[in-house]
Amino acid sequence: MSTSLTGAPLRIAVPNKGSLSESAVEMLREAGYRTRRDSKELVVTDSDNDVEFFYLRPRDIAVYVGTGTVDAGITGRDLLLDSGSPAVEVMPLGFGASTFRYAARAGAATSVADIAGQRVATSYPGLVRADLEKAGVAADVVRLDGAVETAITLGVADVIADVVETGATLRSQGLEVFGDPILRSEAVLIGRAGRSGEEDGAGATPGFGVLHRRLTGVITARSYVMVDYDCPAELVEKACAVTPGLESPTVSPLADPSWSAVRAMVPRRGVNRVMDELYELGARAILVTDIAACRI
Ligand SMILES: Nc1ncnc2c1ncn2[C@@H]1O[C@H](COP(=O)(O)OP(=O)(O)OP(=O)(O)O)[C@@H](O)[C@H]1O
Ligand SMILES: O=P(O)(O)OC[C@H]1O[C@H](OP(=O)(O)OP(=O)(O)O)[C@H](O)[C@@H]1O
Ligand SMILES: [Mg+2]
Repeated sequence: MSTSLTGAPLRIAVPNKGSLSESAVEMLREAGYRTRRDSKELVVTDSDNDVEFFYLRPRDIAVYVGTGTVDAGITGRDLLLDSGSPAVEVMPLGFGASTFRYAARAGAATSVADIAGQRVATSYPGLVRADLEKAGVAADVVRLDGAVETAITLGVADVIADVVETGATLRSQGLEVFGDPILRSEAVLIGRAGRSGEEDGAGATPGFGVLHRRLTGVITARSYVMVDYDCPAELVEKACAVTPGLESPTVSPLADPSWSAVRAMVPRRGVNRVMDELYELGARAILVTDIAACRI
């Protein structure tokens, strides 16, 4: 079924490599879109959904969306902000989480103020300049393409500012983070400025609202499970308070009128505590199943 009856297909930019690529492609596949079969494919046409996918460098995606040549993209919040592109974050996607932080040799600095007059190596000069400016600190920003942790070892910089996930790369170079995190990042869906997000409003590219709803559906399907259980009829009200669902739980009669069946969506995290609570209340045959897909 086509999501747009008129006009050009929706153009979506996807990271072609790096930390975000695999999870972004997996999310689009779960959302029912066609994805590339091998890593050399740069453009994929999904005519069933009236969408074209462009596999681009994650750093370039905000630039393409900002100029309007592509309608939507998946990239990191840090890359979006660093680019200075007018593209806007539409929704977080729940993967690729990291912090963006200053680091130096142990004891060399404790706050951003200590960077004054020093050299800061980074692949994200836009983010770093903005943070230094906000703090009123003057320092030299040295732009490097990657592996910035080595810049201090090689004497190119006194301080670095980089993506930190586990901290293993920093530790390997004898570095420690200092100061507050500059940013908390994760993968985000981005669109052009003025994009309302959920709706295909007047002037919006057809299909954008569908993309937004589908990705929201994937996140919901991942973060909720379906819980079914049998409950003594007189306890249904108390049980429903434990599993209120999104709108309201489904309550159905059983052949034995002294029992009811209850069905509700429950956040995946904490579902075992919910099951324990239901059991203690008197519910039995408590079953938990994954949700393959949903539209909320
Ligand atoms: N452990 C991680 N290492 C690097 N980036 C991460 C990590 N976890 C999440 N990210 C996010 O991935 C994005 C950067 O992607 P990536 O590092 O793959 O791009 P790149 O540096 O341009 O490419 P490459 O590293 O392949 O040269 C950023 O949004 C960053 O926050
Ligand atoms: O805290 P960690 O779990 O160690 O992860 C963070 C490291 O991973 C990224 O490097 P990447 O592999 O993207 O290489 P790059 O520096 O060349 O971009 C990032 O730039 C850090 O160096
Ligand atoms: Mg990288």
